[in-house]
This record gives sequence, C-alpha cells and structure tokens, in this order.
Amino acid sequence: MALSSSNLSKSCSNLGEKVRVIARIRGFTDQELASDATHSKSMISVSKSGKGGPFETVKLSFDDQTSSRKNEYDVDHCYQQNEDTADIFSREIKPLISRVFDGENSTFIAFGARDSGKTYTIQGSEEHFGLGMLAMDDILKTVEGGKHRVTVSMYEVFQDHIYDMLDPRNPEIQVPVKSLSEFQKLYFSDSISNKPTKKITLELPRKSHKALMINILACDEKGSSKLVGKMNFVDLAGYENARRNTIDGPNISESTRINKSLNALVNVINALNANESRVPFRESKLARVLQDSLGGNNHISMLFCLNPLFCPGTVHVVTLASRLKNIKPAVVCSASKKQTNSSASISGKKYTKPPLSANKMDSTRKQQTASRLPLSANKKTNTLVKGRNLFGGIEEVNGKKEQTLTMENNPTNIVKSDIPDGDSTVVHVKEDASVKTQNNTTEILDDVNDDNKEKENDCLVVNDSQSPPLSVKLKEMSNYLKSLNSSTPVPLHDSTNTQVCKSVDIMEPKTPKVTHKLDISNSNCQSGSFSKRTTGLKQALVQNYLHFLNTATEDELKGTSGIKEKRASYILELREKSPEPFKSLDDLQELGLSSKQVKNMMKEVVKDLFS
Ligand SMILES: Nc1ncnc2c1ncn2[C@@H]1O[C@H](COP(=O)(O)OP(=O)(O)OP(=O)(O)O)[C@@H](O)[C@H]1O
Repeated sequence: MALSSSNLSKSCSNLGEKVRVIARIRGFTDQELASDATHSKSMISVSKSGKGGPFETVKLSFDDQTSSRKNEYDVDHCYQQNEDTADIFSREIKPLISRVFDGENSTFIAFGARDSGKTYTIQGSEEHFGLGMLAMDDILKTVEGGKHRVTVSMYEVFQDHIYDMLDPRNPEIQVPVKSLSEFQKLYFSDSISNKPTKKITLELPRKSHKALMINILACDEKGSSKLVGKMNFVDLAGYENARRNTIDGPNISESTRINKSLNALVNVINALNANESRVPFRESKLARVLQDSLGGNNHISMLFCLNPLFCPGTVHVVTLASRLKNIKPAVVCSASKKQTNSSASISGKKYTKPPLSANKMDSTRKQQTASRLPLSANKKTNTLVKGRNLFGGIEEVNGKKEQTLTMENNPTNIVKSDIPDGDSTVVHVKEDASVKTQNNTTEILDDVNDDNKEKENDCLVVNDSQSPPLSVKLKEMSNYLKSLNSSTPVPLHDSTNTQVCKSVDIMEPKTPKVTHKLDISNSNCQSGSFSKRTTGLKQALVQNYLHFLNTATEDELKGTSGIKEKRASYILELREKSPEPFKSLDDLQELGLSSKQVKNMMKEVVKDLFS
C-alpha cells in the first residue's frame, strides 16, 4: 500500500500540479447497513488505469439509473469503502512527514457534503484514529530522543471568526505534546469534538471549519527552539445545498455562508493549482491562516469525501474535484494567462495535462519561487491584515516568548473579522458585472448538474489575474514610465496580444520608486498626441497620491475623497507594518476597494485638484 515519497512527489509535481486531488468513498454507517436502502453497494464506481504508479489515472462515475449521469470524473486517487484511514495515512501522509522535518509545510484538507466522513478521516474517534492521530503517532516516534519537539494548535473558523479551540479566551495557545495519550486527551476533549455522536444533544453542532496544526520545532543546546515545518489537517464544514432547508441541517442563510466560505477557500486552492500569480487569500479567513503553508513547494492535498449513497451535494463535490484535477497550470504572462485560465474553467470541459517540457517546468518553478518570497517582495500576493497574529507569530526564543515573525516573513496573520469594512469591505463582484463573467475561479464552483446551483452562492472573489482594465492600464503606464527613464524605449504592452511574453518585467511591472519629474517635451511620445503625453501626467499624479497615502497624517488622510475615519486609521496601521505600503494603485485594493472604486477615487482626486 505504501508509496514511496519520491513516487508521491512525482505523481504531483512532475506534472506541474501543486495540489493532489484525492477522493474517499466512506464506509456505510451501522444505520445505513441496517436499512434496506443500501443493498450494501456504493453508488459511485471507480475505474483505474496505471494502478499504483505515478501516472495512475482514476475515474469516478455514478451508478445512477434514475438520472442519466454518464460523466466520468478524474481524481489522482480514490480510496474505496474497503480501505481504512490507515491506508490513506500510509500512502498520503507518511511520505510527507520527513519532508516536514526538512522544512516543508504540508496541508491536508477534507472537503465534502454533510456526513461524508470528513471528521471520521481527519480526527476519527478514540476507537478509529483519524489522520491527525496517526500523523502525531508517527511524528512523536520520529522526534523521540532527538533534538526536535512538537507543539499543536487547534482552531475553528466559525462565521468568519477564528477561535482558538485550546483556549478561546487567549490569543494563541500552542501546546507542547510529549506523548500520544496526552495528545489523544486533548484532541478528543469535549470542547473540540462537538459532534453529537456519543451524547444526545438538543443543540445542533455548529458548522465550522476545524483545523489541527502540528508544529515541528528544532531545539538547540541553549533550550531555544525554531519552527522547522508544520502539518495542517483541516476538516471543513460540510458543503450544503443552500436551496434545501432541512430540519437537521443549517438554515438557508447559514448554508449560503458556509458555502461562500468553502468557495473562497477552493478559489485559493484553484488559483494555487493553476499557478496564478495572484491568489485570492484575502477572501478566505482560513486560507490566510494557512497562507504560509500554501505557497511554494509546500504540499497540499485535497481530500474529497463522498457519501456512498446519493446525496444532493455529492455530484457537486465530485465535479469540483475533477475540475481541480484538470486545471492546467498557468505558465505564461498575464495577457495569455487570461486565456489559458478562463479556458480551464469552462464547465464540463476536459483538459489534458500539459506536456512535460523543460521550459514549462522552469517557469512553473519561477512562479512557485515567487510565491515564496516575503510579502513585501511579492506584492501581488500581499495580504495586509489587521489583528492579532495567532499562529506562528509567537515563537519561543531563548526561553522567552517573542513576536518573531512579522508581516514581512509570515503571512499567517489572523483577522478577527475586522478588516475595515466601514465603506465597503470585500470586493463584491456584483459591483462589476464584467468581472463576474470573466472570473474562472467563480465558475469552477458552479455545479454543472444544475441541481445545486445557487444564485446567492456565487463566489465573490475577484480573481486579480482576470484583472479589469485598470490594471492593464497601470501596466501600460508603468512600462511607459520605464521608457521615459531608459534610453531604450519599452513598448507599450498590447493587452490584446496573447503571445507569451519573454520579459518577466512586462508581466510584473515594478513601479519606479522615485517620483518623476516630468519633462513632457522630452518624452518618447513620438506622435505627440495630447492623450499619450497625459499618460505620463496621470502616472505622476498617481505617484504623488501614493506618496501622500504613505506619508500623510491621519487628519490629512481623513480630509481626502474616499477616505473616512476607519480607512484612515487602517492606513496608519498598515504603515506601521510596512513603511511604504502603497507602491501602486493595486495596493489600494488592500483597503477593501475594488479596482472600479480605486478608479473613481482617482477621478475624485483630479476633480478636487480643479475645484
Ligand atoms: N469510512 C467510514 N467507515 C464507516 N463509517 C464512517 C466512515 N466515514 C464516516 N463514517 C460515519 O459516517 C458518519 C458521518 O461521518 P462524519 O461525521 O465524519 O461526516 P462529516 O463529513 O464530518 O459530517 P459534517 O459535514 O456534518 O461535519 C459518522 O457516523 C461516521 O462514523
């Protein structure tokens, strides 16, 4: 059953895929077995080819006579009813443990409809250990007598708030774990297992995402320790059919909220798998907590848990898995990426894996490396958040608790739902219909089978790579400014050109730091048309405005269009974390402004100048 670590990594990363897509069809419960409904047969069929090898392909289909679903759905691997959690552990988790000791983080996320076996797989019970327990057992055996120690954090994301499950009153708890029995006590304590499996409760368990973070720390002779790597196990709230109001499930608005939060996370995973240069971390609280484990070479597995009997969410879950599996990593510059990615999202279409070419792997690696850069360096994935740093922020150094990781090197900052929302928090797609239709990561969540389609559940993430015209304009401006600076003119990027760009600079234009002294007469505007010349003026205005945001006092900020008290104080907070948080207009989106709002704000600024 065990697959070697090298085989496992081959099966994921050789094909440029960052996310391993696994399914599990859960066993029947005693109740199901007792009822006649099952006939002891799962409704999902699994067919495999290239069994066990790194290029194994697995297809799922429904044995559903009543609805004529003939589709096949691809996954990397599917665990069937006769396989237990220990099989999943030895194939999926065990090979990763040594990599965590080598400094990589790994994340295992269970996604599925209600009662599909997520908790059973991740946490398990005291009788049937889940992956968390099995991993801890293995890790503790590895660290025994060595120079490492293990701590755990457990947290819950409920209604967009994050709670520390080990002690909700304290900002952060990391508990050292010395033995499996100690961990077992902690992991199955009443406050953590709120499922009504053992006692009959009148209260429904709350629907939330729950996560276990196992941290491996290296200790030195002086007794100080340093984080080496971590393993995350996430048990997501069950995907709900928001249209169906059931007695035993959450109400419609709660279902919608849960699904929205699931969608936001899936969009992040989807963007990572597609190698998007922009990943919508900002839209998902959970993704933010996990952010430092999701980029670069860190390993992500998505386990899609499936009910063996037909349940309304199963088709949606399988569809989602298959789409994630078939995402073609983007390896080209933004203009062409737009096409590649939107094609990857078209419902029901199948995509073949990209051929293994040296060039492709190189650029994939380049992008992965970029996503590992500190936030300040990788502006595009910059997530500026307000609030305490719950996990990973405090580390014991020389026996003292110190805030060692800052925004610069640790994006794992947790927001207690108070990103400034005074004026408008999240970039809602409704504001800009064009974005909605272009957004492939939104589409990926739609159920092709229609029965689960929820209007209210449309994902609200703006995928920045599908950027609205403003960012294209900014790129043009930036390139133009470069041409003002250098003797070799840089051509304006043609947004309609879909050819692969050679220059990384064109993909990620860097805003010059120096404020430009414009000499229009000397500019490279050969045609001399007024509109071309004003491009430079526009950029100068933008630079001045950004400089203002980076330096103005609170009162000055408050007196500016589009900035009220809440936003002004948030700007000051951002400036405390980074001396120059606004380097381009794109950064204004961190203030909760859509690109359209940024544009309107700039218009107001110009108006103010002439009023
Ligand atoms: N592989 C399995 N074999 C046997 N029983 C299972 C298996 N997986 C899950 N079950 C049983 O199915 C039921 C639902 O499982 P579980 O609570 O893990 O679902 P869930 O997806 O976490 O549900 P929710 O979305 O409500 O949190 C439980 O009674 C559990 O014991």
